[in-house]
Amino acid sequence: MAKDIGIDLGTANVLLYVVGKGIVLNEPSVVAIDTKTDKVLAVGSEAYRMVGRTPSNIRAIRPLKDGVISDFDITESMLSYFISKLSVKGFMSKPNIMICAPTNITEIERKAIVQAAEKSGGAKVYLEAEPKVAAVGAGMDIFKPRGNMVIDMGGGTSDIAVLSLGDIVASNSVRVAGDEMNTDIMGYIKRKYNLIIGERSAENIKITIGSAFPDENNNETMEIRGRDAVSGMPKSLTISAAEIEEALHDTIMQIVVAAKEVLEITPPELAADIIDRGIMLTGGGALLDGIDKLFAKELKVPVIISESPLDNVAKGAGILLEHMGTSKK
Ligand SMILES: Nc1ncnc2c1ncn2[C@@H]1O[C@H](COP(=O)(O)OP(=O)(O)OP(=O)(O)O)[C@@H](O)[C@H]1O
Repeated sequence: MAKDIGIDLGTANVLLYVVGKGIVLNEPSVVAIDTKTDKVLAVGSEAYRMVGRTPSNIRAIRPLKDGVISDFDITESMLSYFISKLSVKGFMSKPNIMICAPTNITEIERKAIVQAAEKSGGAKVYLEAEPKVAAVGAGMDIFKPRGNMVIDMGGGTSDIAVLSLGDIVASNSVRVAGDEMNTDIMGYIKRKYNLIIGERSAENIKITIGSAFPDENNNETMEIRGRDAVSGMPKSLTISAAEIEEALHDTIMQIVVAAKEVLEITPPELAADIIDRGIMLTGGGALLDGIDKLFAKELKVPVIISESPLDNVAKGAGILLEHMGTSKK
């Protein structure tokens, strides 16, 4: 029997979910290229280890950076490489594949992604909207005539959607999410301390002491290292959670404003359901300390963090494929 595959083609991570097995692959969306020959040298985790550490002839590229496909050919080879790792061609029969790609890709890009998955051994290939699939993966029953609201904060984009009867009723998407937060941290530390840090260090700071909600009792600090912008020498210093909260504030408020705009255009019956059931936070951004408190305070609606925010899109794609399989029988 073919084992259908759900794919989260994310700007930060690619996840593959095999129906009946669960998540079988989870790697960063990074490709290392030899700039002289344009040859792909490494994909995924191996390429990620090279970010910020490459000699001049090697470039570690994030082909889906900022929620758009900035390099389509590389995206295609990355997708094919990951699918080929599952040895799909050796399956007894071809699997169906459901892919979730960034929301704002063009029709040509959509077709090319489907073709790449077909070439890699997919039977039927479906492309689905990310917030819908994330909601399913987070355990929401979106098929009832009831309002469900989800905020999916990924690497490049934050998608906000209200769903009912299996479809999106109101939505919004902003190109600010985890990547932008990393940029904020780099900018803040450079401005305040003249210290230049890399993207990976900024991400590590965000994950370790990052916070979205001011908390007087949070005395967490962290030692960070980088290069002094004036002397050019390596330097280390200690930074606090309160400083990171300050650095991230404006970016997070952009997501809050986008969510307010969705609530403003949500039909009243569905809005009432959302007050009862709460808003589901998903995507890596849902793991940021205090983000639920901030949304609850600003939107005046209960907020729930999904159980495994990083896995929901891939898992949701798998669940939808499973349901399609059942309804065919
Ligand atoms: N504990 C954490 N705290 C804050 N942010 C985190 C945490 N863990 C992961 N992230 C961030 O989550 C982001 C990745 O989330 P996710 O894998 O959901 O994105 P994606 O699906 O690849 O992107 P997109 O939805 O934009 O296509 C990264 O920016 C990462 O830094």
